[in-house]
Amino acid sequence: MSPLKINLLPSPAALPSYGISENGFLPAEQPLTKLPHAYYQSWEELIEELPQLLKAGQWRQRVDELPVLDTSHLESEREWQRAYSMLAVTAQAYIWQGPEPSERLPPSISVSFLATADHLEVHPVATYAALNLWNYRALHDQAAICQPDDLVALHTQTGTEDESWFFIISNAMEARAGPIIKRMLLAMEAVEHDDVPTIIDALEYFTESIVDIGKLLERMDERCRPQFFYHHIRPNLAGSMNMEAAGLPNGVFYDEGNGKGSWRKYRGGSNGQSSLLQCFDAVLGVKHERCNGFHAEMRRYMPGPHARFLDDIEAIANIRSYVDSHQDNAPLLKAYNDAVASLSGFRDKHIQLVTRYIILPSRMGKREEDSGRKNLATSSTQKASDAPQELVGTGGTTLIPFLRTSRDETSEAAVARGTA
Ligand code: HEM
Ligand SMILES: N[C@@H](CC(=O)c1ccccc1NC=O)C(=O)O
Repeated sequence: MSPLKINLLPSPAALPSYGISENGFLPAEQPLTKLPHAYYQSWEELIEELPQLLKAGQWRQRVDELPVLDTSHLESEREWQRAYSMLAVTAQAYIWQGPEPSERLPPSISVSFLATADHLEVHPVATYAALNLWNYRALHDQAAICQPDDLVALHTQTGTEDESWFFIISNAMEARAGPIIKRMLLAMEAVEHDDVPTIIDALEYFTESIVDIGKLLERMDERCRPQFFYHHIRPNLAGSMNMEAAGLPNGVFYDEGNGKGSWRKYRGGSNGQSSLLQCFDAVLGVKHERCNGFHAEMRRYMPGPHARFLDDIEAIANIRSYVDSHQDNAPLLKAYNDAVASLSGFRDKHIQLVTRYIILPSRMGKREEDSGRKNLATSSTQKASDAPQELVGTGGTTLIPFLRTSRDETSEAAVARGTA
């Protein structure tokens, strides 16, 4: 291994420069709950009333009455993040208030939204960063950030516990995953020194953590009803790409006033925009050849520093090739294959969620909306193979084919090398 390559390793000390904290991709400190400068008071007051105004069909009108503010009074990163997050939720509700979607975002949103997105190097749309990473608070002083009971979303469109829980489950998962990142960087350094015990240790920690993260994912059902998600949460998080049929043939016009503006098309909300799973794939050297660029595209919906981190990790990932060339080391091979298998197991749990929260409700119809929880007993036995061949989602993504590929492309690829 060349010394150049060693120098290229992002050491744990470099993590803050990638916007990564002890809490992983969540910020080191909790998101601000209010912008400190009084200049932004009108945004703060309006967003407090979001669910009620949206329900009453008055959100657009109230946003139209807002003054056009600029970003000159934003100082710390946390302020930029809060402004971006508020504007993303504001814009999303504006577009989808109904009965028809709005093809235009007014200058009172566009001007500052575009500026905050530029600053944070992320698309001006309701991304995972806007809705999850920068949109939560702890419920009390002793709160554990990886405990979803202790957290709540700052802003939701429906004002319901279902929507808050839907977001918060991901936040708890992000927090639980935080320490894995540092551990895996140390394992990558250990590869350079042939320090096998450290590599095995890190891989075992990885596996344990993914199992825990999977348990958090399974808690989605506790407070987010599948029918409610399908009919009331998911439609509000839709994007503007491939949305011709929904009434956005050209996407959305971001009106900046004075004759300025641009038509834009973005994908809808998705946890595919979380850096978490992509980071795990990258450190283990797992590739998803058949995903048609989905993961690369999602990277453009992540904050700039997080996307750069994934690029850098991918470029220098060395664990898989090390294990590959040391297949005679049975404990090492086992630790690696277990880690990859844990990711497959996680994706299997995720597919079960897709089945319960999207596929089954789409078949059931709105009529049975209130019986959402009753689906659980039977639906937990559903498999991805029960899903239709193709299902186009609110983000314009074809849902099933790439989700199905996860097992082939992780465990089988890895295990085939040495265990047979
Ligand atoms: C009710 C809950 C959930 C449903 C219905 C759901 C559904 C979906 C769907 C349909 C996709 C396909 C891509 C897209 O449409 O954007 C997707 C992708 C993805 N979801 Fe979820 N999801 C849920 C919760 C979560 C949570 C809590 C996580 C936590 C990390 C997560 C992680 C991912 C990832 C990483 C992808 C990208 C594909 C991959 O890398 O395997 N999802 N999800
Ligand atoms: N794109 C999905 C919606 C979806 O799955 C989703 C929507 C918002 C936030 C997260 C989502 N899924 C996550 O992993 C759909 O069109 O059904």
